Amino acid sequence: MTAEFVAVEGPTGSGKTTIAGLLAHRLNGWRGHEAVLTAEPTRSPFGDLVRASEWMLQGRALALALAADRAHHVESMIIPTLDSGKHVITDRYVQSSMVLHRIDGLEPDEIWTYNQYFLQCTTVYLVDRPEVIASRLAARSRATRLELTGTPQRQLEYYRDAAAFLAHPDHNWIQHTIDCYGRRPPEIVDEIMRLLNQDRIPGHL
Ligand SMILES: Nc1ncnc2c1ncn2[C@@H]1O[C@H](COP(=O)(O)OP(=O)(O)OP(=O)(O)O)[C@@H](O)[C@H]1O
Ligand SMILES: Cc1cn([C@H]2C[C@H](O)[C@@H](COP(=O)(O)O)O2)c(=O)[nH]c1=O
Repeated sequence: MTAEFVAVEGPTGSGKTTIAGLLAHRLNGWRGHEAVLTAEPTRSPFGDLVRASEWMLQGRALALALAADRAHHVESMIIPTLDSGKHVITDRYVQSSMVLHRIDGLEPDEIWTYNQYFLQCTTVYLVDRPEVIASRLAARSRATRLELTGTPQRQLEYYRDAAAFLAHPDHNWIQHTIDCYGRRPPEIVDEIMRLLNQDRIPGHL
């Protein structure tokens, strides 16, 4: 069994960071491989610069900056870590771009041109009721420009579109949608583990 590359995706405030952390813990040692947690934008100087510039960089400029950070992430960290036999769990990946830069005015086809060559992963989409996500965002002291632009409802809709796009036979990504409504994080991670175990049953999918 080779090491797994898993992305945790979902609207802002859906629980990605919480679930990605717990999932990395559960995957550590799974099938004999250690697990490494990462995130996008990366914690490199360039990733930090992109994150800090989100209020000012817009549309194509922001999408290209994220793609450059992702290219560096894939080449310098994700592929070497998988090659060393460790699972990689990332908090956000290509699907975040398919949603956030669409909110920022780009068409999906253009966003895909900037992302089409990146390594595929197994994607886990966290979904919840828009009002649950909205109440979490309302409890925060600060909101980013994209959070203020795209409502949870709109992010959920664009994530559904991204999942449909990547399910097309031309792309064929392994993707799972997890309904988090009313469920505690450990229960959500149990379901993700069950799905990851199924993915590798010969003949499945
Ligand atoms: N299943 C859950 N049930 C209840 N609360 C949750 C659940 N998952 C996450 N939370 C809480 O919701 C808030 C947002 O979670 P988190 O920061 O993990 O979301 P996120 O999707 O990573 O957000 P962002 O997109 O801004 O990075 C946190 O306060 C977290 O404790
Ligand atoms: C991966 C990705 C990220 N962004 C932006 C959106 C937010 O400003 C941050 C992510 O912060 P969070 O704490 O994880 O919510 O990065 C983006 O614009 N495009 C992307 O593809």
